[in-house]
Amino acid sequence: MEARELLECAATFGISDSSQGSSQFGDTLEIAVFPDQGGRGLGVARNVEQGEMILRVPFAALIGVHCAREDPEFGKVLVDFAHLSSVQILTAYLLSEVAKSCSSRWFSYLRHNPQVHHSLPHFSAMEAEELQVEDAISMAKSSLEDTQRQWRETSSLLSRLRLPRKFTTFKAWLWAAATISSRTLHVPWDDAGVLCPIGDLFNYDAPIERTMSSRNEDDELEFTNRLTDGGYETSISSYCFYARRSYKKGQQALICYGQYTNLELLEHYGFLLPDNPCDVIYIPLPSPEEFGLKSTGDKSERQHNLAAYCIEASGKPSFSLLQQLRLRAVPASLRKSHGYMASQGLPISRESDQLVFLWLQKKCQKLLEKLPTTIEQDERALEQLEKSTSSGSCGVERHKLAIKWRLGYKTILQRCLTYSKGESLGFE
Ligand SMILES: C[S@@+](CC[C@H](N)C(=O)[O-])C[C@H]1O[C@@H](n2cnc3c(N)ncnc32)[C@H](O)[C@@H]1O
Repeated sequence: MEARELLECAATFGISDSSQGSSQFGDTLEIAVFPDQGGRGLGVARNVEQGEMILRVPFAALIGVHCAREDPEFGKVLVDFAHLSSVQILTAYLLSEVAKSCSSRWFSYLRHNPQVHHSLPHFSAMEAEELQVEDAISMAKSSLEDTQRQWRETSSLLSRLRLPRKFTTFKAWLWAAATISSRTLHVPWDDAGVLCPIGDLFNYDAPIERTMSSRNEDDELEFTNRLTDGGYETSISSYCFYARRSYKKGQQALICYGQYTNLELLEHYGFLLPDNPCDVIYIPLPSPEEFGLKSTGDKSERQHNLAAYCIEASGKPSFSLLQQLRLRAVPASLRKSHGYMASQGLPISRESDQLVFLWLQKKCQKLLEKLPTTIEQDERALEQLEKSTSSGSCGVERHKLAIKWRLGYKTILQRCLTYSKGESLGFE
């Protein structure tokens, strides 16, 4: 029934996956369930070559702020709310369309959108505590507060729209905000993006362009700009999707929504990617005292561009973190004369590199010891939850997500510890 109605929706809007260019759906893709990779998604119905266009969704099918402005009722009220952000307007518009039930143009699409989300704003304070790591707990708290603030700011618009009460509650807003956050696609004309029937059935895969450790911050922008497997094409007034690699019939076609750490995936999309190559742990840089040196007050000792100083999923320090540690582990005079070596990814001296890897080892050890449970305890807790009779309930699902996230965090620290130990032993 769900697949049939979604196919009807595709036909109504002229959504096409035809390799012959006709307006029909079912030639290249099929709606299927992939239990280990996102649940409902799009499989390929025939062998597909990398780079082939696999789906085309016409402009008329897209739900965005432009629809809210053009809607006679909504648009009339909206003129008094110019201060609201695009995301707030789109969230309110989604609620107003859902409230229209079968008289909405998008009824057959909207009624099959997931009803339950597990993104961070849905985490209760107790569920957030299970993340164990301070930064992650505070991210959960602030994403909930932000959703509450957005709802309060939009409440007058919601009441002017005279929606039935159940569509104006915080619970309804939380659902709509999570739908927008997890399903919208980027368009050049509006920050909120658009909901794209059928196109939003693609599940996520991590970027495949390059490994993180070979990345240089200078070409970060170019890197992130290429992280899309589709986009809006003005020449044919459609959102188009392309195969990121070749697929054999029956395989799931995936797209990359962007470059995200697992905490960011949890925040915006409510899932985690096992072995996410983009996962990182941010590390505050050490003071000179931590390397037994005196502070000179030099500006190079200050923290800047914090996001670049991280341990990567492989357990290795990022290029920038290693560079900064190498600069900080030597006296100011040596930093001045030989600092260029660190910028080239080279050790300044054997002794200073040994200090660097010992520092990293201790840092990881300390971070691991600060957490209330070990990797082994988390693995056991997860096993028990999998067996629990209430497995599948929202509370248990979020609990499992929290444990899986902190397990991923600890695994990266453990990998870094092992790596640093190996590197520092190499100096003995
Ligand atoms: C754009 S939708 C993709 C289609 C979605 N599975 C559906 O049934 O409508 C994004 C949501 O799908 C799920 N998802 C996407 N990729 C995933 C993956 N690799 N692993 C687990 N869940 C994934 C998450 O719930 C996410 O919020």
